[in-house]
Amino acid sequence: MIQLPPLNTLELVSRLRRQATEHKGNAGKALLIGGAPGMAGALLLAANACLHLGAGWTILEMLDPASAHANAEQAELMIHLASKDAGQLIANTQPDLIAIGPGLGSSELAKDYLRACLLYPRIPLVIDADALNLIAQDKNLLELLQARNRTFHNSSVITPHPGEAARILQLSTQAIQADRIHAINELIKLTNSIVVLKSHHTLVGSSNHPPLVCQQGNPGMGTGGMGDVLTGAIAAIAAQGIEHHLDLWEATGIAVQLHASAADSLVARHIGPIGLTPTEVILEMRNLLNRLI
Ligand SMILES: NC(=O)C1=CN([C@@H]2O[C@H](COP(=O)(O)OP(=O)(O)OC[C@H]3O[C@@H](n4cnc5c(N)ncnc54)[C@H](O)[C@@H]3O)[C@@H](O)[C@H]2O)[C@@H](O)CC1
Ligand SMILES: Nc1ncnc2c1ncn2[C@@H]1O[C@H](COP(=O)(O)OP(=O)(O)O)[C@@H](O)[C@H]1O
Repeated sequence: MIQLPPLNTLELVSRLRRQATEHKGNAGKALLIGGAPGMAGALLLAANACLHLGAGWTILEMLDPASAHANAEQAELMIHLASKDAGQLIANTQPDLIAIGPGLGSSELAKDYLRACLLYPRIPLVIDADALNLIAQDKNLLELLQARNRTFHNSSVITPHPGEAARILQLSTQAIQADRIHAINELIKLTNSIVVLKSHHTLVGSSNHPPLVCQQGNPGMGTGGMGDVLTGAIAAIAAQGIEHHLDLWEATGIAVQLHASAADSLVARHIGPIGLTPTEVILEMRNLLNRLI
């Protein structure tokens, strides 16, 4: 058991309560980027989480041309084909928040989008999965992340699992897991970001907030796509948080705890641990959130 204070953010959820006159503009415009060929599902999972957790608009820049079309099962999603001139496309969208990484891959187009996100000023930026692998491989991208966080403090959150954390810190996954508190502190120092170091007992910390441990969660969450769902959840809560007075740190904590608590609540009803799906967790997160507001 990691000896750290527990993450205890669910009481903040009531700030998401909606006034009678609120509209989608109050709930934020989230732009999600990723979904290279073979991994479109990762971006769709993040997008479905973002939609079901309440973002006002969920817009996708999908890198896979074969998947960049309206989704009949989830027609609410606005799905664009990611094409050249990433910076201009992002500027045209005018997002309130960007999340990049689920299924992003490592193509030149993926790198262009990541660079454009890191250069896009001010708004909350969630960086996950392959976007983290690209930063681990390219010093220039890491420097852009550091510079962004120096200029716009607490504006970026990174969500590595232990394998991604190992790549960023150039250590083995075993070394990360052997001393997770040291690992999260090194990630905070290196990237200047809010850091979510995932796995059993996820840690959340930043240069302003000593790490806290999420005491919820279970091994049923070890299914491909579970982290993509967390990225979409952070995006949704942070996008609503802009008008509802939650900063990115608070929104991140809520999403981490909601995600793990939803998985626990499903397992308590025998929907898992075996066979628990990220899609079921999305719907249970929505239940929990609406019960808590
Ligand atoms: N439906 C889809 O299209 C999916 C696409 N995905 C995408 O696939 C790409 C590769 O990501 P992956 O994470 O699958 O592969 P990675 O190669 O990045 O990471 C997997 C490795 O990380 C380590 N690791 C991860 N969690 C760990 C833990 N809790 N404890 C110890 N070690 C741990 C293990 O060594 C594991 O083999 C990403 O872009 C991701 O978004 C995945 O999210 C799965 C679903
Ligand atoms: N044994 C476990 N206990 C608690 N949480 C877990 C456990 N295994 C995985 N998780 C959680 O599941 C999610 C997996 O994320 P990730 O590995 O990024 O998935 P993917 O890349 O497939 O989307 C993380 O939030 C992690 O904390």
